[in-house]
Amino acid sequence: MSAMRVDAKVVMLGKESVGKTSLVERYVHHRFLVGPYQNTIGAAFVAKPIQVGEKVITLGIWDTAGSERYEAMSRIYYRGARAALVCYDMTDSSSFQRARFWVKELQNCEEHCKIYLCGTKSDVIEGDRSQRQIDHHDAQDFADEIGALHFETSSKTGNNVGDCYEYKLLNIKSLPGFSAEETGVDLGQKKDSYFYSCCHNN
Ligand SMILES: Nc1nc2c(ncn2[C@@H]2O[C@H](COP(=O)(O)OP(=O)(O)OP(=O)(O)O)[C@@H](O)[C@H]2O)c(=O)[nH]1
Repeated sequence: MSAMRVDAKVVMLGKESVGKTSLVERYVHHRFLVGPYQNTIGAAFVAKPIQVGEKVITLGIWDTAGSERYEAMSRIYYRGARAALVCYDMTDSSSFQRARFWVKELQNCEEHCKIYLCGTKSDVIEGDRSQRQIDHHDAQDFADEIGALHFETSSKTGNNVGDCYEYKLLNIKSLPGFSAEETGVDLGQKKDSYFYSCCHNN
């Protein structure tokens, strides 16, 4: 059996229960799982083939466990990642501190990894504004400071977890097997999608 080729490695990082697995579920399987929360143990891997023009590339998404117990393990998974989606729960201020931790870690250890800052559970805030614990502007200022794009998402509603125009969003300049003509980035209306947040590489 031949090994699967992964063209772009993407890693999910963030405190436990911020919603990393739910983002992957929404993006890859178009669903939101209800029921008791099950924490990720170690890490989970999912491959997502996507069409780019006439070619198909494979995204390899590593969904790490947020529990600090697995911190050392998570370091293994961001090695060589092309992009990191650093998640925080907009209704949990401590998760933002944890996001800062991961950003510092990536800046120190994985300088070529593009960082995207992702606020989760926007549907909860839309239902009740008092639930917001992280001010949008504070998070945006932090994203600006570290040169990251910032997204507010909901895996429950699919808000900003876009996947329909992904081929237009992917900047594949440095992926193997693609010519310069195939690398045009047309962000269109979808520049705030989760996919873009994972894969856009300036
Ligand atoms: N309302 C709402 N709940 C969410 C959303 N995303 C995740 N959740 C809930 O938050 C809990 C944790 O979600 P997970 O996706 O398992 O979180 P995780 O970051 O993968 O957690 P670990 O595996 O422990 O690192 C679950 O009960 C989810 O149903 C969202 O967008 N909206």
